[in-house]
Amino acid sequence: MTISIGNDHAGTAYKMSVLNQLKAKGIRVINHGTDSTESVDYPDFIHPVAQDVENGEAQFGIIICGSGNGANMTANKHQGIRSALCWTKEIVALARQHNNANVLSIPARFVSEQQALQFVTTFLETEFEGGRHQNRIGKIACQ
Ligand SMILES: O=C(CO)[C@H](O)[C@H](O)[C@H](O)COP(=O)(O)O
Repeated sequence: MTISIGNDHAGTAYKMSVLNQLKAKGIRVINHGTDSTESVDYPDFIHPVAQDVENGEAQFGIIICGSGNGANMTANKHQGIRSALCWTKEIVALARQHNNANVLSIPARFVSEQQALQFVTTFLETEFEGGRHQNRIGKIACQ
């Protein structure tokens, strides 16, 4: 499995912990940065993650910013992306079960680092349920 990850300066600390977590699991990671806490513009680091997932370079993306909103809005501009902004473990699970989310957006300034790591585990371990949900996600894309 390959995961693509990107973040702005508000997400750097959590990203580093997520990187360590994924590498400890033997997961290949594409890190688009930023690796600094210097102020940056999140779209510059989120678009490459969405592109990796869209073109099949990565199965999933993880994006992290302060509220999670900017990163999520950016990722969802990509046709093949279903990015979910999640702030509880239950919402993460539903994003996979019902929405077949392929990108997880983490609000670093509103959840703990431990929560963020748990969200990543839940995201990667939860399967899409298909069935009635498949019909619905098929209608999400606008032409
Ligand atoms: O896009 C955002 C707001 O929804 C992200 O949370 C950014 O991390 C945030 O805007 C950065 O704010 P800062 O004051 O420039 O650190």
